[in-house]
Order: sequence, then C-alpha cells, then structure tokens
Amino acid sequence: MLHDPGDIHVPESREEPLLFRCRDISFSYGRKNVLHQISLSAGRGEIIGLLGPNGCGKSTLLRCIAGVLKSHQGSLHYGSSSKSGLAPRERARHVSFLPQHQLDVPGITVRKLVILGRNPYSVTGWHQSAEDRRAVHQALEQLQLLDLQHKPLDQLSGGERQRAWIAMTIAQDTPLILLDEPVSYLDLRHQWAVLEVLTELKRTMGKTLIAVFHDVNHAMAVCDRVYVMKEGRIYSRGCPESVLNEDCLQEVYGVRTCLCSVGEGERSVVVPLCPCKMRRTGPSSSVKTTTEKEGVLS
Ligand SMILES: Nc1ncnc2c1ncn2[C@@H]1O[C@H](COP(=O)(O)OP(=O)(O)OP(=O)(O)O)[C@@H](O)[C@H]1O
Repeated sequence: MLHDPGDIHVPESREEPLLFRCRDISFSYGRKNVLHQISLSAGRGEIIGLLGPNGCGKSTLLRCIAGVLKSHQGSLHYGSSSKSGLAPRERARHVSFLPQHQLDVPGITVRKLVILGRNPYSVTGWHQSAEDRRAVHQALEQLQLLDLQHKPLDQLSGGERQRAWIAMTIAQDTPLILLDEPVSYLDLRHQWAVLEVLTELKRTMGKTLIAVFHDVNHAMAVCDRVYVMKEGRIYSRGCPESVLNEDCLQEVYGVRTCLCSVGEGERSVVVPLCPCKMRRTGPSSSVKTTTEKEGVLS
C-alpha cells in the first residue's frame, strides 16, 4: 500500500520558494515501466534524500531530473523555467549531477578533473578566470584533496576517486546539485566529512541537494526531507524522523528495525535488527562482542 499523497497530486505546502519541482514523471526502459507518476519538489537550501531498495528507480529518477533521461510523461521545472526552456549549457549552470558510476578518464589528474566542472562557464576555451580558480581550490579543499590534486585519477583508491568526482560536481557551483550515492565508496571518516560538506553547501551557500542514500542514518542526519520509493512509486515522504519509522522500513526493505535516540535525545538512529542467523542465541553463542572477548563484561 502506498502512503504518499504526492501520487495523487496533493500540492506540498511550502513557505520557501521552490527551486525545483517535477510533476507526474513516468519513465520506461523499452517496455519496462520504471517510474510511475512521480512528483517531487525541492526548496532553496534543502537537502532531499531519495531512498528505497535496489532497483526501485532512484537512479532513473535522478537521471530524469538531471535531463540525462527524457521522461515520457510529466513536467520538470527549475525555478521558473521549464526544463525544455533551458539550453544544455544553461542547464549545466543550474543543475550538476554526479551519477552512481563514473567513466574512466585515463591519465587525468584530480585538479584537471575538478577544472572540468567549470566548463559551463568557460567563454574563451580553457582559460581559467579568477572565479574558476577560486571554485576549484575551494572544492579541492572541501573534499580534502589538496595533497592529491596533481595525482592521476587512475592512481587513486576508490574512495579518493569518489571524492574527486564530488569535488568536480561542487566546482560546477550550481543552485541544484544531484548526487547518486555520494558516500558509497567512502570510509567512515570520509562519509561523515562529505556529509558535513553537503550540509555546509546548504547552510552557507543556500545550495539545494537531491541525493540518493542507502544508509538511512545518513539521510536521518543530513536530510530536511526524504522521499522513500518502492517499485517506481513514492511510498512516503516528509521529514526523516517521521517517515523513516519501523513500519515504513519493514514495508519497503522488509527489514525489522528499531529507532533509538542518541545524545541528549536530539537525534534518532535506525538500528537494523539482525536476521535470526546472525542473532546471538545466548551464553553458548560463538559470536561475542569485542568487550566480551577482552573480558570486560562479566
Ligand atoms: N539502461 C537500462 N535499461 C534497462 N533497464 C534498466 C536500465 N537501467 C536500469 N534499469 C532497470 O530499471 C530499474 C530501476 O533501476 P535504477 O538503477 O533506477 O534503480 P535504483 O533504485 O537506483 O537501484 P540501486 O539501488 O540498485 O542503484 C531496475 O529494475 C533496473 O534493472
């Protein structure tokens, strides 16, 4: 059962001006219908999370929003312009998009990759303006890549490469930034460092971000609103704390979870309850926590 009123055209009540909205987007790959009448909006300075199980259509939706795929039905608006009203170069000044998988660019250095993000602004070939240099330096600094900027991309680890692509996307300096699983290859420290960068982009520069997350706790921590998808439809949407509850996660992912408060109760985290095979079965269990192994627990 779908919980989302957006599927039946209920307008969202929003106080801030909308930066982006799409209405009734549908998309098929050949005969395979993947998106069914999706409506979504994003205000200025909002982080929107797209969540849902593998194959539910998140990347396809993001690619439709980016204009990489042309939806068969529905409308897209960036600010007051309809998507069809924007030339590709103009659109690239409005929307940047980091896909889930990137092409190999043999031999290119990190810095040169990030400079490519400035392409929509170049008027005289490859000459870089002071603004280009500032944006490139800032993106490299934000993604902690200054030390790696002259290294070829193909000599970096997967996570370093991911940060370089995010830096390129940020250097494009667009009001709307679309990110498909931006932290999927990153270690714990860099995951949270990148999430911090996304929050800063919103807070200090008023950027609007729409990002796919697989980790519901990432969405819980940084998103103002989330859209949870199931089988090509919006199942539920709203603020993360109210949407990402046990019932929703059970229904959408088929996983039992428990919502816990952390700190002084200012933040909620989702803890998946392990399936029976992994569950400890009592004192005879061979699985022990680190503290138990060290004999800290009696
Ligand atoms: N180029 C393509 N041609 C045909 N079918 C495709 C193509 N790309 C994706 N699909 C199918 O469309 C559906 C949605 O795919 P999509 O990549 O949008 O899902 P997703 O929610 O982003 O999944 P994941 O979490 O695994 O990245 C899937 O069933 C997938 O097999």
